[in-house]
Amino acid sequence: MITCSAPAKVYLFGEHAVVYNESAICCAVNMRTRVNIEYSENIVIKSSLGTTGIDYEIHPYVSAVVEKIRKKSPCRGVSISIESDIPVGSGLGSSAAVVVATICAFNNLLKLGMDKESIASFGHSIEKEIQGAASATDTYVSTMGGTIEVPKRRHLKNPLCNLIIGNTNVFSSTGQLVAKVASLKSIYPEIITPILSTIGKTSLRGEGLLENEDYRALGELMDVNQGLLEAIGVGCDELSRLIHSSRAAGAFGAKITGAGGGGCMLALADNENIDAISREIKNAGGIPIITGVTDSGVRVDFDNE
Ligand SMILES: Nc1ncnc2c1ncn2[C@@H]1O[C@H](COP(=O)(O)OP(=O)(O)O)[C@@H](O)[C@H]1O
Ligand SMILES: C[C@@](O)(CCOP(=O)(O)O)CC(=O)O
Ligand SMILES: [Mg+2]
Repeated sequence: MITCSAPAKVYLFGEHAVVYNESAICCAVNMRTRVNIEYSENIVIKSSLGTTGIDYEIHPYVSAVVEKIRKKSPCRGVSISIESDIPVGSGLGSSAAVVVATICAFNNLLKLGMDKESIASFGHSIEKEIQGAASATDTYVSTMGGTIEVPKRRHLKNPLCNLIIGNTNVFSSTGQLVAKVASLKSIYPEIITPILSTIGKTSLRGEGLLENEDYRALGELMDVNQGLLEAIGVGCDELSRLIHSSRAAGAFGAKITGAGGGGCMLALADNENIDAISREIKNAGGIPIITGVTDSGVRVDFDNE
């Protein structure tokens, strides 16, 4: 059996805009999806979502990886079982983590010789196929770990302050949210395109602030980015409640992370404010998760093949 794992991610800046090639800053964080793989008679995919064969309803991402790999390198059946600490459909990149960890598992089982760049780019092709339109960000960051600016794929300094996630527990589908932004952009291109470009500028300014460890200014620009995400229609009441409570409890800044429409928000904070922010996220109906950046991207955890 082989076990590979890959991390979740949060966006400091730039989700949605990055689908249109604007800049984003994204960090891999300490929650992982583990994929176990071994040879078997048939294709079996087992996760908290169910046990299936190739099944594009229940396991679209994993099914697409299996089919694409088997087209390139025909092999007998495999049994894949997935365990994950990443909440599904919450903006933390569970889809990218499961895709990247599954590709890494096949890479080692079938000795495909893919390097990390190839795993990331294969992962991106799967996200595009299933999500509709997708940036390379989630799969690249889950593969490489650390803090990365996309589209240039430059590694940046990790934020040294605290990252507090608030999960609304409202499921949201990234594909649907990306399609909603695309539709708004096609109806009002002269309004939506500059908003996306301004989101990209918050990310470009954010880079220098991250380098200088100016978390107060970084938070201020995250708040600006949040306003622009609201403007493109990916906010919701539950997220707003958690964001405003976090700011009131002393966060440097707070915004949606990932696709929005539910899922998670992210607050930046120093040590003194963590407890108050976590408490206020809970009082506002959310689930707080205190996390940190991991430099460990996709990796092999176990291999006895
Ligand atoms: N642990 C998992 N096991 C199987 N499929 C998963 C797992 N985690 C995520 N997925 C797939 O990814 C989809 C969610 O992806 P997406 O809508 O992009 O949300 P996000 O990536 O923000 O969690 C799920 O509906 C499922 O198809
Ligand atoms: C909205 C988007 O920028 C990020 C989506 O992240 P998630 O799947 O919600 O974790 C889409 C993308 O970059 O492909
Ligand atoms: Mg996703």
